[in-house]
Amino acid sequence: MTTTVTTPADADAVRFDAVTKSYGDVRAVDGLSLTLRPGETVALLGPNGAGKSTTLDLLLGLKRPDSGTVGVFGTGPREAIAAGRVGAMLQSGGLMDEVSVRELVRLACALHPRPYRVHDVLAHAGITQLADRRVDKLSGGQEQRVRFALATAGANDIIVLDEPTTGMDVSARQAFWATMREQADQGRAVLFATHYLEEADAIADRVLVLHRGRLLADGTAAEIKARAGARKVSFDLDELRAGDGGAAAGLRRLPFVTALDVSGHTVRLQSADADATVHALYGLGLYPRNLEVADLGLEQAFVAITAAEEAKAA
Ligand SMILES: Nc1ncnc2c1ncn2[C@@H]1O[C@H](COP(=O)(O)OP(=O)(O)OP(=O)(O)O)[C@@H](O)[C@H]1O
Repeated sequence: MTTTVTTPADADAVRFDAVTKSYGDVRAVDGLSLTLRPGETVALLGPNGAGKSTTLDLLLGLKRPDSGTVGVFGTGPREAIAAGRVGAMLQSGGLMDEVSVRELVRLACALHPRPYRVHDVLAHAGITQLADRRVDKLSGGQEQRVRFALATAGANDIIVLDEPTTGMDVSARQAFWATMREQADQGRAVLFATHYLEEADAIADRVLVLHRGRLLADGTAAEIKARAGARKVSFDLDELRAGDGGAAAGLRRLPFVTALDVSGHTVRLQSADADATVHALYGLGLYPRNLEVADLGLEQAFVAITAAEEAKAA
């Protein structure tokens, strides 16, 4: 495939300035400001109803903000789409029935201002062997791959994906993300909303956490994990194996512990200050074996950050 990405070096791929969007009383997006740069792969995370889909709809010009502005390569979303700069793979919307996969991809290529060859699009999406299959006879995961092919039918500068790997098996996911990585390496911005936090952790250069329509965190996965503050600590205690009630009571008094799980003689806990917690453990005269201290995974960090925000709102 040949690619021409014509972006001034200083242009943001996407820029939201104080964007707000409400549905009746529900403020789905609340004063959101963010930028995406060319070549970046960015994950948009948030609990159900956080405003992810609305944000993507605003970016694609499918919804208009009540206030604030959305810019895509320095123009409005609709102009950017008309110029063939934006590819999208959304959750909703059925595919056309009674046509073959090849016919559908051919149509997408024909409609794109800067199309790739049908053969290449099919190959890149890993659906060459499905090309003659009717679209309404596809499995859920195959349908997702076809949606992906439609989103990459031409030389877009940004690709927007809403829950792209839902229904894909492991090998389809891996192939999908490898292709997305190629797209980003060619200078495209890739923005994807997902509930699969391990994908965000593995793939994204940057992670945006939305909550009640506001941006709660914006950074690399490592920064988001560090921001959650807490770390996880696990160890075995022989005293528990011996049925020492004092040891069990001591564990419950350890400082900075935000979650405690004891299973047999294995203890797993989360601590806001792991060093102090482990110090106190030794102070109780206990001797932990197989001690491990690790950062929270992105999933646990996400839960910690959003739970803290919920607690503030309550
Ligand atoms: N068309 C609509 N009419 C009324 N309310 C809506 C509409 N679309 C979304 N909402 C509300 O706006 C809020 C944000 O919804 P949105 O779909 O953007 O969230 P999301 O983060 O994509 O959620 P999910 O993870 O469940 O897909 C929710 O409270 C939702 O109920």
